[in-house]
Amino acid sequence: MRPGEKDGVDYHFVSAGAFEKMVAEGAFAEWAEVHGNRYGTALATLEEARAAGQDVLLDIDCQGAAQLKKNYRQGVFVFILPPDFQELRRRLVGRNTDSAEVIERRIANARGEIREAAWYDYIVVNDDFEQALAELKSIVLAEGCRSGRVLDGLKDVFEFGA
Ligand SMILES: Nc1ncnc2c1ncn2[C@@H]1O[C@H](COP(=O)(O)OP(=O)(O)OP(=O)(O)O)[C@@H](O)[C@H]1O
Ligand SMILES: Nc1nc2c(ncn2[C@@H]2O[C@H](COP(=O)(O)O)[C@@H](O)[C@H]2O)c(=O)[nH]1
Repeated sequence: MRPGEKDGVDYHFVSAGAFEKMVAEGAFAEWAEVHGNRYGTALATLEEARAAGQDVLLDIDCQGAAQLKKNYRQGVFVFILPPDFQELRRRLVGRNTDSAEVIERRIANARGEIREAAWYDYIVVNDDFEQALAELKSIVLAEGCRSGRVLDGLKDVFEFGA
């Protein structure tokens, strides 16, 4: 847990033992070790959102995204790129939450992750934040208008051809 992070707000923090038990029980839709820590998305969380008819936005690494890509065909995958490595380093240093060693590890990991960007559905370059946010919102809106999703949502109202 970083200084300032809160359990139940930033993440639901669990012990290493509890995490391993969840892995063994198949309780995660995906999980991965990222920057030396383990992270996972609980299946129950996705199921609750699905039952409530909510969209879910996951900020996860590309190992986890690859697992979801296999199992959730309706998922939409957006890779958020920094403008360049110099700016990424500047931002991580400016955040003032990680040691120099951790920052170098995160940058090295980013180099590996960026190679995976090619298989994502969309890429947003996070240079100007407002622009990047507008692009992400546009993707969410456009994906909501995909014919398959709209037809499915209106099948009790209209009769559509095959
Ligand atoms: N467009 C932006 N302009 C300026 N600063 C930004 C922008 N986007 C993010 N930042 C800042 O950069 C820092 C790192 O960003 P971010 O939270 O995306 O990293 P992270 O999630 O730790 O990275 P990773 O996903 O690789 O582990 C944060 O302090 C964030 O506020
Ligand atoms: N595969 C998953 N990756 C996750 C998950 N939650 C966060 N992350 C990724 O980890 C890093 C580090 O996050 P930070 O909050 O410590 O900076 C970042 O790349 C996240 O995208 C998850 O549940 N699964």
